[in-house]
Amino acid sequence: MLEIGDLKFNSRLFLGTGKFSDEKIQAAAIEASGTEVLTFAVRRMNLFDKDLPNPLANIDLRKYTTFPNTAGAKTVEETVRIAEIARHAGVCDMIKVEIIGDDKTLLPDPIATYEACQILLDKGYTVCPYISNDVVLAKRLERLGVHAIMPLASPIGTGRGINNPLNLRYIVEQSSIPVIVDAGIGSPKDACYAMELGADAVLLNTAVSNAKDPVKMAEAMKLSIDAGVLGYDAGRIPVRYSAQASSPAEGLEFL
Ligand SMILES: CC(=O)[C@@H](O)[C@H](O)COP(=O)(O)O
Repeated sequence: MLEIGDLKFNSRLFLGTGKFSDEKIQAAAIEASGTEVLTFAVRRMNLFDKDLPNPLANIDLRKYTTFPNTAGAKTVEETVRIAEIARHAGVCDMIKVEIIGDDKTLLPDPIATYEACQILLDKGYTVCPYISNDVVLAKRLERLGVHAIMPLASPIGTGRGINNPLNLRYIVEQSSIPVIVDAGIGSPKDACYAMELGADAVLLNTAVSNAKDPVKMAEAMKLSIDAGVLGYDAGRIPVRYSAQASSPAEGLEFL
């Protein structure tokens, strides 16, 4: 069971809700993924005006924890304002702090992220910052009191998979709060690898929403995450330099 603040989840797949070709496919993919957590950009929602289009309109939101994110924010002030909008709309007190520091790579701004987390923690939010795979920042944020950390696999929407498995492993090993690998997952093997490295969950969007068959891909992601958790728990063999025969050599002297 995954626990973040007061929230508990059986599924370890968090799904982004953007970029689906239509609402029916979105709803079917969400169902197939088995997710319990749906993330969405507060800035893209019309949280107060029911007459304006709502990208989550086709989803039975009673079945899911909605996980607002601050995508689009570039400053601490914007981030806090977006979080307050989500809170006042009654969406959820758990917030993904996403502050882009570079428009080309969409990589997060570590300093603004740290400052925004400090403010949001003081205001009583359950705070989950999106960060690069920066081991030291992850530790500093944990010490600050955040409830989970969300290091990237690779830049958002690139589908490049886990760019720096070593850093991710260092983060996982040193972290006593949940680690949710977020962004850049391209295929089921990437999601499985994240879990084999010891991550607690994966957040992904583009790999499912832009797949040729998003519903099949959502199911594949679910299965790969389950396989990764099982593999991690089972304990993988050490990687060896030298070959080692699989069958015993004893008793083969007659050859
Ligand atoms: C939906 C969301 O929160 C994105 O910002 C997230 O980072 C997903 O990235 P991918 O689209 O690369 O999976």
